[in-house]
Amino acid sequence: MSIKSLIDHIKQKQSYLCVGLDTDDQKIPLHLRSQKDAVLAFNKAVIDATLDHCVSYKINTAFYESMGIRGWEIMQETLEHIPDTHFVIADAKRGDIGNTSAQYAKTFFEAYGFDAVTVAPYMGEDSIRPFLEYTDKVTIVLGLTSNKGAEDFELQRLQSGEFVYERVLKTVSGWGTPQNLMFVAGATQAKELVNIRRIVPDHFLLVPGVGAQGGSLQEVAAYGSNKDIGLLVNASRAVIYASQAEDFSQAAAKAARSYHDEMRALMRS
Ligand SMILES: O=c1ccn([C@@H]2O[C@H](COP(=O)(O)O)[C@@H](O)[C@H]2O)c(=O)[nH]1
Repeated sequence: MSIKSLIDHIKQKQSYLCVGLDTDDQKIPLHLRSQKDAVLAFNKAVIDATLDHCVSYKINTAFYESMGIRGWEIMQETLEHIPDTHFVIADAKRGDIGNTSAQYAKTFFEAYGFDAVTVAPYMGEDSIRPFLEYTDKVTIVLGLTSNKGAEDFELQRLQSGEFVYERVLKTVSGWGTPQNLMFVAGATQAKELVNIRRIVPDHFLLVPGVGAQGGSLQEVAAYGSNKDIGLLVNASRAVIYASQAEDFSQAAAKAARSYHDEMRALMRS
């Protein structure tokens, strides 16, 4: 899916919610656990329940890779259940020497058909270029992450006085365009969003960290949106585990609807 189609969907639906399918087989409701392929059944129910309230799904590959071969198959079958109206992200945080990155890009863009994949910038240009060569796909580079460990490197200052994450945004934004490149910016880093927008005014930001990590949607919208909204705000646990009982899909729908209502109101304000 192109960025233009994503923007159209956001405007039409008045939502920029991305539901994170971080499905942990130890957290799905007990009544599903005895069933064969309980994770797939859970995902399908969550997708069906939340589809009307979001524009994107993010599959964190760790939750599927940890299940072995069947996990990869469940990831693929989950993808097949998501309609092509929705932008699908592989949150895989890859990046390696060029020929290896080319294989990662082929895995997520060709073998699985994701619209986007997350990539770590630490290894530099040759580790990111193979992803960007897929000009009809989107490479999402970690900018300023939502976790405490962001202080260890991303928020360290270089001799020039800039933060490491600022150098990442300035340099990497020159390698792609707002049509094939996004950045991750944590909702828990709201006070830096103004600065991030100054450096990358036109790129989409994938913003994890609302819900379970405590980030504020209102602050993200106030400091992080641009003329096209330019945001995909992810919520994983707060939606998919809103209830761990038999009413899990209704609870997921309610949580997603609540984000949708808040986003609609923020877009109108
Ligand atoms: O900076 C980052 C980058 C990625 N993530 C991922 O987003 C979701 C957040 O899950 P919640 O349950 O909504 O907290 C998860 O897949 C992380 O690996 C992030 O949190 N921060």
